[in-house]
Amino acid sequence: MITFESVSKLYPGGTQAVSDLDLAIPTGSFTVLVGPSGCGKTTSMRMINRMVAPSSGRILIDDQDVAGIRAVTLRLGIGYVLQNAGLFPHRTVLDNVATVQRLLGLNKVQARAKAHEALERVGLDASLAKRFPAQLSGGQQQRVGVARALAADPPILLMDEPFSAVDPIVRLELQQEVQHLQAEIKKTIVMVTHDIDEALTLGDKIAVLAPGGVLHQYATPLEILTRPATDFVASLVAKDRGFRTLSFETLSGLDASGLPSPDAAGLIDMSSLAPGWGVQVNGQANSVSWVNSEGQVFGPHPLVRFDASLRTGLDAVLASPTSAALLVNGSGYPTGYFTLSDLGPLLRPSERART
Ligand SMILES: Nc1ncnc2c1ncn2[C@@H]1O[C@H](COP(=O)(O)OP(=O)(O)OP(=O)(O)O)[C@@H](O)[C@H]1O
Repeated sequence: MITFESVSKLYPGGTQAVSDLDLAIPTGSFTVLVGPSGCGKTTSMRMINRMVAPSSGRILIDDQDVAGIRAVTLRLGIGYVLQNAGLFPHRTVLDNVATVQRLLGLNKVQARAKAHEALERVGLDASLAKRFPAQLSGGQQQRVGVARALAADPPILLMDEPFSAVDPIVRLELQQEVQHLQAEIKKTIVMVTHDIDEALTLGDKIAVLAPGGVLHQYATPLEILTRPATDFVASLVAKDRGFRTLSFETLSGLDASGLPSPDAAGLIDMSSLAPGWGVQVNGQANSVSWVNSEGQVFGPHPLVRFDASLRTGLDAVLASPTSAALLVNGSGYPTGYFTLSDLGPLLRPSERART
């Protein structure tokens, strides 16, 4: 647990960067600090690894005040990913990643072996290990930055706008990779971003900061979207709010229809739904194809699980040529279907509030 206790930061020039911040970040969670430029996100984060000292208040890691831990010792247990990767330009990718293990006392061979593992974990090809940072794309550099921060297996990872310097497609890729990685490694991650979409996508919990470093809300993405605590938070999430909420709600409560049994060739007769239509189950592919009476095949279309998000369910319906999507059970076998009108009750906000 990382705990901020009444933490404030007043810089020498008189800027109040953080005001009386109380925050409890659970071990293993992904917490995002979000807010407009200059609202004290980076300052707050840097107080965790003592790159910035608070003017008042305390920061505890597992009940230990960080002010009492030697800065070097503290930072060896906290990975740090910077906006522009912050790689050493004259060291190879491999040696960049091996840096922390070298500081921890491993010899060159051991450190490089660990670095290879870390590069593999973030999906970087081994052939890139001998290159210098300038010979990599922005996205690759950022992956190296993540690999370096993770190489020594620190329990805490701080990330300062890690994806803001790459183009939107690479950004999405990196976000997905970090999500997968976190599901595997379960570090305590604290990330700074000014992008509310990124915060909603990645955070288990989001701390919304306003100018002056004032905390307006600390809550899950769904709570932030559906119950913004202040007008400031509401204005931050105003765009596409209703649509975004669909990502955080599931299909539970959906009143689906049962599926007829497939014939010997795996074709399911769907004519009661749409005359002349059938569905062909595609074996292991976890998808189906729709077939019309003229034998035209549409697909493959994804199968939807009951624990999928409302957004996934809606997307599957909109992409289907019959406006129906198929549900699968836990073993991947199609058991039912639903249409836009079945989704209707779940999509209506008043109904959603009741479930
Ligand atoms: N070393 C410093 N000395 C004086 N003022 C500083 C210093 N570092 C930051 N500040 C000021 O403190 C405030 C908060 O800065 P901080 O970098 O924490 O904000 P931020 O929310 O991370 O902003 P951004 O999204 O632009 O990075 C800003 O007004 C900034 O100008």
